[in-house]
Amino acid sequence: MADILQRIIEKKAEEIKCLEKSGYKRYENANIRGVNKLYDSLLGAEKLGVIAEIKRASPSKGDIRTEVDPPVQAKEYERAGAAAISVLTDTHFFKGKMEDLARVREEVSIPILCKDFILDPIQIDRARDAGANIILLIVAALERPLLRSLFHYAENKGLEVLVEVHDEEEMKTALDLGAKIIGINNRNLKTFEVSLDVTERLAGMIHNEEVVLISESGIRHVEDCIRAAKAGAHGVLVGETLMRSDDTGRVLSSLQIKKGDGR
Ligand SMILES: O=P(O)(O)OC[C@@H](O)[C@@H](O)c1c[nH]c2ccccc12
Repeated sequence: MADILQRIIEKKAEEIKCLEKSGYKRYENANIRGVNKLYDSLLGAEKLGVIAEIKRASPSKGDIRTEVDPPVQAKEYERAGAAAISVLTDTHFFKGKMEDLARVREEVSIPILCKDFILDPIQIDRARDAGANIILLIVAALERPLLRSLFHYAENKGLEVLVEVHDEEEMKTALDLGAKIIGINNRNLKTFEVSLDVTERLAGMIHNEEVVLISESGIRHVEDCIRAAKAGAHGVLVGETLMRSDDTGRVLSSLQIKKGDGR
């Protein structure tokens, strides 16, 4: 059986064809001016930044919290000091939608990451129209020339790009590309195995102090944040732990450790 990333990409390619045919709903009011850059807020920060994710469901975990109201959840994230909000907009596998992102944009003033499987510039336009400030590009999902062209397309539109990697070769690609924000996904998309070892292993390949590093997936406790920060991460991307918590604000605050802690 094809692995999950392969299946998602195939489905996404079909969806893009429909987007092109039918056009897509535009969000006229999305205003992304005046929102600070995630990069600037994380580079020299004393504390570990948290990108807090709105994630209803996932292929590895099934339903997480399908009935969440994204603007309410996002406001709680913002109040608790999140550096940015990630909104999963894929519908088929994650039960999200672009409208979630547009609604969140109306309620918060921190940067928003459009978390999706981007394969075509039309998705970048659509994310930007809905009010995204940051897009995700997954190295494992893209041939190198396409990765490069999407990266520059987004940057030219004034968007920040989180370039996601999972192994040494992908990290090298992200560095060669000149990515300013690199996300190390601790989750193996073929086996769903999650391990912070991945962050610890790959972070050492970054020798450029101008690169902002995010450790993604499987962050549950303060100890995980300490490990990520020790490895050199400027931030963590947290979904399930925050979505399942009854005390989201407190948990989110506790994850924003001083980067020197535990060293
Ligand atoms: O729920 P978690 O384990 O905290 O993970 C969040 C985030 O890292 C994860 O949702 C993610 C990381 N990269 C992705 C790419 C696509 C979809 C989802 C993801």
